[in-house]
Amino acid sequence: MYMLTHEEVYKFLKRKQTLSHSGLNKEAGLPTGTLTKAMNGQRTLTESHLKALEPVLLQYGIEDFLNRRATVLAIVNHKGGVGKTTTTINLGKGLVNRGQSVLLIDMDSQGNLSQSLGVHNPQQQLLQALTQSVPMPVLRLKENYHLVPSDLELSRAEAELIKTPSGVLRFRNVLAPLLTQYDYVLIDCPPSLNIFTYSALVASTAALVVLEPEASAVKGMYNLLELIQDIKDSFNPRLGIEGIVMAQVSQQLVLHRELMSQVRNDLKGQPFFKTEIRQNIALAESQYVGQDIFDYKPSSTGAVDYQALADEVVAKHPA
Ligand SMILES: Nc1ncnc2c1ncn2[C@@H]1O[C@H](COP(=O)(O)OP(=O)(O)OP(=O)(O)O)[C@@H](O)[C@H]1O
Repeated sequence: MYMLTHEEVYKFLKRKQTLSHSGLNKEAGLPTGTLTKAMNGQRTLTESHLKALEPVLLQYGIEDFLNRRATVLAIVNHKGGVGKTTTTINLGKGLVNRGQSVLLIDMDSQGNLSQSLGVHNPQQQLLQALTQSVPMPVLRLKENYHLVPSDLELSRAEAELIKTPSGVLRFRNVLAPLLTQYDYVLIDCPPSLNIFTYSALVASTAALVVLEPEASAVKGMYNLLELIQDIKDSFNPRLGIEGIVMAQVSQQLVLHRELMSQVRNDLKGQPFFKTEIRQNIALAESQYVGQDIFDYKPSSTGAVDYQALADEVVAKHPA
């Protein structure tokens, strides 16, 4: 799992003069003097040293230092059926198409993300990482396109996460070791502002909100914006809003046009994506057969729209 190199650890510790080498040695369970010798050029850190050091150094911010921290996006809306799962799958694949490495995480006990990617009844899933402090089980769907799956079992974690105040940090902690391995992590959140959505936002760089053009869309947004502010004020001061994307938009319905301009007007000042995701039956079909839209029908408007959305996201995060 580890990605750190000897040189990176060396550079990091050289810069962070205040970190005690013997203290880090102890925390990582390394033989006495390992880090001091490595810093003095008397030895090279082995693979097992680097593996043991990674979780320790992540706590001290090595991923920020190396600037190899994934952009973590929580795909959110308090409502079901708006297009969160569809967005997670196809935005993710659109990012892969642009050379980015992507991890998708199924944070919804409906397990729709996993099923829509052909993963049913996963033995190893997010649940164990949240409840037993084991590493997140990562499935390789394709090159640079990976998944942490879930199913109904995930709901068993809820009681445990709300039991203690630190429960909301559990997900962030198990995600931390993976942050150096991906460009983007996309978290498919449940249709509710519950402990899972909360935990996802605590661990995220930003929320990506999926909105349908409907009269109640704005009302729900105020609750979500309040929650985001709450989390910014407490656990995650860096949390931002990546953008709001309008989804399942009908080109023909005049009502949709009117509702969209009303939503944009009511939420003036919020960052809307230029791209709108049009209604496209191929998107529903592709999910049904367990494929992303680019594999299923690359010429569809669904593929065009999700690639445009991915391009907007990439443009926001220049390498
Ligand atoms: N742009 C679109 N055009 C046509 N169908 C779509 C579009 N986006 C999503 N759908 C379909 O609408 C249904 C709901 O979408 P999706 O599962 O992505 O919503 P969701 O917000 O994740 O729902 P939940 O919160 O319940 O998991 C699915 O059958 C999906 O295939």
